[in-house]
Amino acid sequence: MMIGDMTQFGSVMAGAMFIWAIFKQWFPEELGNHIEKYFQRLVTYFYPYITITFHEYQGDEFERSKAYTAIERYLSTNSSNRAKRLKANVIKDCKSVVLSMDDYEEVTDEFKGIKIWWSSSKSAPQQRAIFSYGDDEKRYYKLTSHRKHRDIVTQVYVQHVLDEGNAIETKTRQRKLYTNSKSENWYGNKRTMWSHIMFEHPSTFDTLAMDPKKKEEILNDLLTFSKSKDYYKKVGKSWKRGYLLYGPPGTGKSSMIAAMANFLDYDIYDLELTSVNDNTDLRKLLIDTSSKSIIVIEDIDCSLDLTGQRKKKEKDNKDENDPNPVRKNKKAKKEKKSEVTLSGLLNFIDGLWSACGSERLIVFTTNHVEKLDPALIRRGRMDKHIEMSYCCFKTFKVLAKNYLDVESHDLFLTIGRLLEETNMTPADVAESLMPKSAEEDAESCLKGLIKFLENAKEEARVKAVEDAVIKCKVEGAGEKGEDDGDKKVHECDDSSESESSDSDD
Ligand SMILES: Nc1ncnc2c1ncn2[C@@H]1O[C@H](COP(=O)(O)OP(=O)(O)OP(=O)(O)O)[C@@H](O)[C@H]1O
Ligand SMILES: [Mg+2]
Repeated sequence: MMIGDMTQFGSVMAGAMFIWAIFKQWFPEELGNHIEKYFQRLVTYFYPYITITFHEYQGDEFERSKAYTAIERYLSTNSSNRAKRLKANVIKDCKSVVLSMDDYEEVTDEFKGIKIWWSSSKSAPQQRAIFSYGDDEKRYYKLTSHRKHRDIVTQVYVQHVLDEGNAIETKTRQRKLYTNSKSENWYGNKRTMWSHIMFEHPSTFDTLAMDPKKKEEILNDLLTFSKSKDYYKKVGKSWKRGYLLYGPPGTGKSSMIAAMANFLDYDIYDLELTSVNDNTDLRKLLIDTSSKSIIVIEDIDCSLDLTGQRKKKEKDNKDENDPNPVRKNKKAKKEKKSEVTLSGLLNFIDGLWSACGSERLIVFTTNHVEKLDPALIRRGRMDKHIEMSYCCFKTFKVLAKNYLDVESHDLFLTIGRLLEETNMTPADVAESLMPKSAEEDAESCLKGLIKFLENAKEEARVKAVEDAVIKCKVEGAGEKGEDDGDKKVHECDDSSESESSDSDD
């Protein structure tokens, strides 16, 4: 039987019911009820189908029914190419269109050999509500199938539709990149709030260059985490995991975070600690984060005085020379105001407050892992430590494949040798590999990289010679009996640390 036939049959029955309603009043009540009962039986006999309706709004709820949304998604994906009249919903900032069945449209679906008919309808409201949901018409989806499949349809198929619909919803969800900024409310009180933009970073684990074994290990770790809801509950831990990414600038720490978010389909909260007033503010921000997210604190060593002591008064010579303007700015801000303490941060990571929300990764990045307080990075807080290091041959091969689509080449041998002899970041190698003009082919890019590596190697050699000369001079001066020259140089290097410990309190 086609869906059209069923509808026709339904209309005939509805017509008969209507006529019966008119005549019913002429019959004595008992007889009327009797006739109605047999009439229903007759209908059931000739109409061997079951129907289930799913309304857009249920009862007094103002929120759209989740089941209705899931069915809408499921039907849009599975049947929009079969339905003839479609409704277009524009999502993702006008970049994509999701089609769904228009009102009074019908489609069929098949599940384990069973045919299922879906139709979309709407009914006018009985009375106008004071608070109406957009338009007053109540939409619903109606599922129809043969009653001999009742059990499988009600117990398995409906759940299948809801699960699939939810999965599609998660996939098409537009992810967000949040950052905290200070804002002033009416009373002039400053508070920190999250603001967001759409997260569209293209970095993935395929484009991330690193040792394939290490990459595999991280992927497995992430996957296991995302599927371990019950496990975390069983062992009594909140469902979160801490990652510490460390290594020199330009080795892919931020790219790795973007790849993690893309892989797990999580939102990112980029927490700027220097904009957080104090621990209370930090807690408020944390409560405002959603599940399925990555909370990131970049350059943790620059964001907080990790000794838990007062901030340093003296200027750090190394900070002055920091080539990264973002980090330099963070350090400057930290010196101005940084009332978030180490203990506040620890409470945020694994104290009672960390349990609000679930399925969250907390990622710290740093260029100086040795500067971090051991309490901050012990397991349980930062569960996995990942070192992002200089470009080795394996890393280079991933970059060559991504940037030039080359998997092997005669020049690889030379490049491999040069990479062993120099400290080159993947960011530098990637930049050299990028064609600078339309005429440049893979080979000339590789040759350009070789030249770049040779120059770097030569520069490193010259610098080593210069350093050795300076060292010799200092040692020579020391031998001549001048007042402890070696110590002076050492003090110069760590001036900030010795001075800061003096200035504490
Ligand atoms: N491992 C890598 N794989 C692929 N691309 C990389 C890698 N490392 C660096 N890059 C490239 O270099 C650029 C800089 O990398 P990224 O910002 O991830 O470095 P970082 O480690 O976060 O540096 P910083 O410590 O300065 O924040 C990226 O845009 C990316 O294109
Ligand atoms: Mg970075």
